[in-house]
Amino acid sequence: MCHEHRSLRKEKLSDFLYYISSLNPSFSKMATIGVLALQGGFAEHLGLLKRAADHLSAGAQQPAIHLTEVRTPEQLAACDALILPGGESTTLSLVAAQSGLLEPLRNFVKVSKKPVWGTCAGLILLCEEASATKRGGQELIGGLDVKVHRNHFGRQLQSFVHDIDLPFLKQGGSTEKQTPFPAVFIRAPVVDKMLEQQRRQTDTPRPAIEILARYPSTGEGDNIVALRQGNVFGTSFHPELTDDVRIHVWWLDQVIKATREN
Ligand SMILES: NC(=O)CC[C@H](N)C(=O)O
Repeated sequence: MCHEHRSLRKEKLSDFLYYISSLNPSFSKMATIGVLALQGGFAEHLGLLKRAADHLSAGAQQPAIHLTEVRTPEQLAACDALILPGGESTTLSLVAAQSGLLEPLRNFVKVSKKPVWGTCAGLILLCEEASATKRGGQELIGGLDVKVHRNHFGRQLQSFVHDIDLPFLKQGGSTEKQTPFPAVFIRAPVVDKMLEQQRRQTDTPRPAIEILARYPSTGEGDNIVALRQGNVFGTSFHPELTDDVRIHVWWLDQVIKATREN
């Protein structure tokens, strides 16, 4: 395995490639986790995923994980799960279309139903509808039956960091002490409308939408900043720009379990 590790690293110098070899002979399936690397904060996500993998590998079960950048439909097809980073959703969508990735991404999310996580611009792309887009604006991938409001908190200058409570981190494999999460909001969107009710009347049943965090945290306003619907998870803030690995650990733990079951 060591030799294989070295030769793969040599072969893919441009890619970030990381293995944790399994010491558990009963678990041989490797989970390939991709990060869409067309624009935005993909390198930061890969860094946190690597730390999350290290964290999980220190536990009782040794996961076998391969992290890779995704720029082509072929690279996407090799993935068991995917992160869509923050950046600029119009640019991301345009480059994805030019790279022939839009339809493969829609299939990945909605047909294969593989685990995906979108942060900020990535979350926008995973919503079925977006407001504050220019006419003929970006094409979305969809998957979350919600409407998202882009740039909800204002422009770049209005970016901020705020500690928020994320009770969902208590689930899954995370054993970290539950302290508030330093959420970085940069031209961040919020989810402001559920579309599930309308869709349920016409479509096949869809998984329920779980609201995982709001900011501000009080009231029932249009301020959803973390949510999950089936295989699709989204945060409007940027965990990859912090030193806090808890959300990556939480998500990766679920991905490993889902990969094992399939
Ligand atoms: N930090 C971000 O990802 C910003 C997203 C940006 N507001 C957009 O619409 O794409």
